[in-house]
Amino acid sequence: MASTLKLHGRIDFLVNNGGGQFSSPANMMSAKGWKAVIDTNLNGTFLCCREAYNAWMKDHGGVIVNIIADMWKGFPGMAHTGAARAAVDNLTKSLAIEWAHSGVRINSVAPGTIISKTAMENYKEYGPTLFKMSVPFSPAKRLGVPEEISPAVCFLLSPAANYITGATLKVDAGQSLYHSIWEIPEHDAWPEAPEGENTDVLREIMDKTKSKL
Ligand SMILES: CCCCC/C=C/C(=O)SCCNC(=O)CCNC(=O)[C@H](O)C(C)(C)COP(=O)(O)OP(=O)(O)OC[C@H]1O[C@@H](n2cnc3c(N)ncnc32)[C@H](O)[C@@H]1OP(=O)(O)O
Ligand SMILES: NC(=O)C1=CN([C@@H]2O[C@H](COP(=O)(O)OP(=O)(O)OC[C@H]3O[C@@H](n4cnc5c(N)ncnc54)[C@H](OP(=O)(O)O)[C@@H]3O)[C@@H](O)[C@H]2O)C=CC1
Repeated sequence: MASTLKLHGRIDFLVNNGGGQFSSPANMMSAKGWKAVIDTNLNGTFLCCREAYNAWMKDHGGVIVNIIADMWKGFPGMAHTGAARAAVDNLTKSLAIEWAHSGVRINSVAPGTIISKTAMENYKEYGPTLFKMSVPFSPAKRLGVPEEISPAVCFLLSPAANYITGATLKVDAGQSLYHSIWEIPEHDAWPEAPEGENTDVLREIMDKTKSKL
């Protein structure tokens, strides 16, 4: 913040875009890996917001946009980033209220699955498969590109959004409303429903379905 102020003399905008994660089932994540993702996505965002505010925006106003993710149905396979991005969604709301009196607006953008060379490279040899696998889960039946996210960010930074703060704009072609990419294997581990006539009906329809299969 100090070097930006020295160079430009002001900080009108902050976009917390740097971030990411690795893919792993939650039970296989080390404490260090969990912490690295929380540090990058949640703690990094908080510290950048705090520094921009204290160094400039507190006395002069400004606009902040936080980039989060489609974690609205949880984020199985990337639980660390889901937790961090949901926390940033909530942080955005707290700061919108705390800093309103300084003329600071702060909003989030939640992208769907967005393809770029650099994003794909993070997942090494699995990148192309991982991103291709996501296509059927987009109502658009294609992935987005960064050029479809940046206009939303520019809008929120601009005077056209002067009356918007504490909001999260989903830019995901409806992906968050559609079904999850995570497959739950067939299992019979769930606790039995309590005995009674409704459970009898449940067993009956399940038996009928089975016999038709
Ligand atoms: C198609 C599905 C898309 C889903 C939608 C989301 C897409 C995107 O977000 S695209 C953006 C793509 N960009 C990234 O994901 C950036 C990836 N990199 C990072 O965010 C960071 O490098 C980091 C948070 C993963 C790690 O940060 P850093 O502080 O630099 O920490 P280290 O590299 O030293 O790692 C610390 C620790 O973390 C564990 N770990 C790191 N990478 C992996 C991995 N690939 N697999 C398993 N575990 C990993 C590990 O425990 C590391 O410690 P050491 O074991 O001592 O190395
Ligand atoms: N692509 C997608 O499908 C989605 C992306 N997002 C999020 O959007 C943002 C931009 O991602 P995208 O452009 O797709 O991917 P990129 O991998 O191209 O960009 C990620 C950026 O984050 C920076 N970064 C990663 N870890 C750290 C760290 N520990 N400290 C500082 N900077 C870091 C990287 O820096 P460097 O180049 O130096 O490594 C890179 O510039 C990220 O927060 C991402 O998680 C959210 C939802 C979906």
